[in-house]
Amino acid sequence: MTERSAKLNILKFVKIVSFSLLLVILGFFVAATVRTLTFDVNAGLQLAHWEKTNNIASDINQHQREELLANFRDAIRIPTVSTTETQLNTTALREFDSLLRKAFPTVFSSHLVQHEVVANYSHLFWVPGSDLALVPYMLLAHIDVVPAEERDGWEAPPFSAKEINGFIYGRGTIDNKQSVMGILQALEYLLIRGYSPRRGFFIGLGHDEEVSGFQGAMNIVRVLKKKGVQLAFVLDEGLAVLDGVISGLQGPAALIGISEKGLATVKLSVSKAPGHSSMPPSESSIGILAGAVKRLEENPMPRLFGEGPERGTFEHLAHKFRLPLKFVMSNMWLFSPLLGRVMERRPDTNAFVRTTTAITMFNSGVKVNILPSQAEAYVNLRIHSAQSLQEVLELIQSTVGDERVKMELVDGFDPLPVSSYDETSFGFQIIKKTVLDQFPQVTVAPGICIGNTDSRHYTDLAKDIYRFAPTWFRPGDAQRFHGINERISKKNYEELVVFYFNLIQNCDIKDLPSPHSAGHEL
Ligand SMILES: CCCCCCCC/C=C\CCCCCCCC(=O)N[C@@H](CC(N)=O)C(=O)O
Ligand SMILES: [Zn+2]
Ligand SMILES: [Zn+2]
Repeated sequence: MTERSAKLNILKFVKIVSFSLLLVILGFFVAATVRTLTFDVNAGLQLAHWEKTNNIASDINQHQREELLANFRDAIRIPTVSTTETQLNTTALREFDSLLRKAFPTVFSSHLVQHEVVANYSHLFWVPGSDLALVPYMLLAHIDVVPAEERDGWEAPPFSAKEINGFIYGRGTIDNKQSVMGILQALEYLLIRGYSPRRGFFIGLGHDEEVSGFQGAMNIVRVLKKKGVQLAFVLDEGLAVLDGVISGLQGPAALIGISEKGLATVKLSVSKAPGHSSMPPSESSIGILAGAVKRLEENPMPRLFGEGPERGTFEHLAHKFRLPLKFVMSNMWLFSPLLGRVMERRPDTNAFVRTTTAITMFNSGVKVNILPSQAEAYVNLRIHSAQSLQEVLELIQSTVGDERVKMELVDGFDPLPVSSYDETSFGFQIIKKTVLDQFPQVTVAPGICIGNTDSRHYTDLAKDIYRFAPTWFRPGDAQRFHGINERISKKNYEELVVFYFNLIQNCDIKDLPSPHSAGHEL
């Protein structure tokens, strides 16, 4: 090392240390004068006295263990693939209908359950409760899956449900047949054991979620609206239990999605006169469009980390970090710009920092010696909670900055409303209790779902919509989602059945315990 570079390094080090010290001192000063720090946001109602409604034990014997797994593997083997809104595997969807009836005979024959097929392939179940004064809730999941090709690098054929080292491999194992089968398997066992709910509930299984749910979810909502149904809460797919995924967090975290990002799918196109490739213009339609797309990639949407409900996620998790991260997370109002800069470095964490911009399709040209008249690209943006669709469209327009590039909004909506997650929030607290009873080592926190779910069609029926299943994600597992080697452990699938079994019974409580009752318990 030269003397000059050694000096520069020392200078850099001194700068970083003084900057961090300054931030910490400033943080302590402002925290002490303006805000109060709390590290026990997660205790709350869990210590209170809960009315006992989970009277039926969730033990699973060896026969049931084999039976529930066989049902699940049968479900994975049916290729219920959705490719586009008009390309659904309807043969597989019909086969799936038969599988459900065979696997869950009690659900389909019980006088306690009403069932109807909606839009040909989706399913709606209604289990009325004995107490009509209690507002019903709804569990959602979807039957369809995204395409999968073994040649992309799968260790097992994607519709084989092959078992490797205790994991079942296959498309749909974590998105979302684990919930479809888990919910109905739980209901089957509850009914067999003589359960009859006090609080009524619906189960909605969509057949086209992967292509937006315009047939399944939207028609189920129509049916429910006609009946005048209002729901206490909705629980759909979405977030999961993250174990070792959030750097620095001690222990696993169950993130319950309290909102989901908005969407903008934008088509960009450039038209030019076609002609012979021997006489090219200085700029082709492809070149102009490529420039526009490059500008979008080089100019990401603004950092908004901490300006949406993701702030609550880190505040809830703060006490599970060691210092100095604990201090940083507890004071997001001060440190979120800094944290945003760190999080934007990884694609999965960047998703929480801003509206993301993904160029997903690029088409042009028909022959090597013809100048293409048309070039088009699709940009898929996931909108941060602190931005609106309109703001995002305006930013795209200004970043593209070229009138030759036409812009068309193909599909889009604002970020979804934020559901409640305080101590009086029935759905959130019931889900949280069910998670903590089953997985006491987990920290429960509100989260943002970075993808979209069928539940977004339910906003007129329920104020509170949650996106969560206790599927365990370890490092690398998030990439299996819509990727290769999608899998779930046999143990985790069984845990899902138990989770829904307990959740349904926990929902039978009339009211949440009072937030203050914890203090009076001795
Ligand atoms: C706090 C930092 C943690 C970083 C870890 C991230 C873990 C992410 C885990 C799972 C991904 C979330 C996916 C949510 C479900 C999305 C469902 C989906 O794929 N929907 C489609 C189709 C549709 N309904 O629009 C979509 O395109 O969004
Ligand atoms: Zn899904
Ligand atoms: Zn999906």
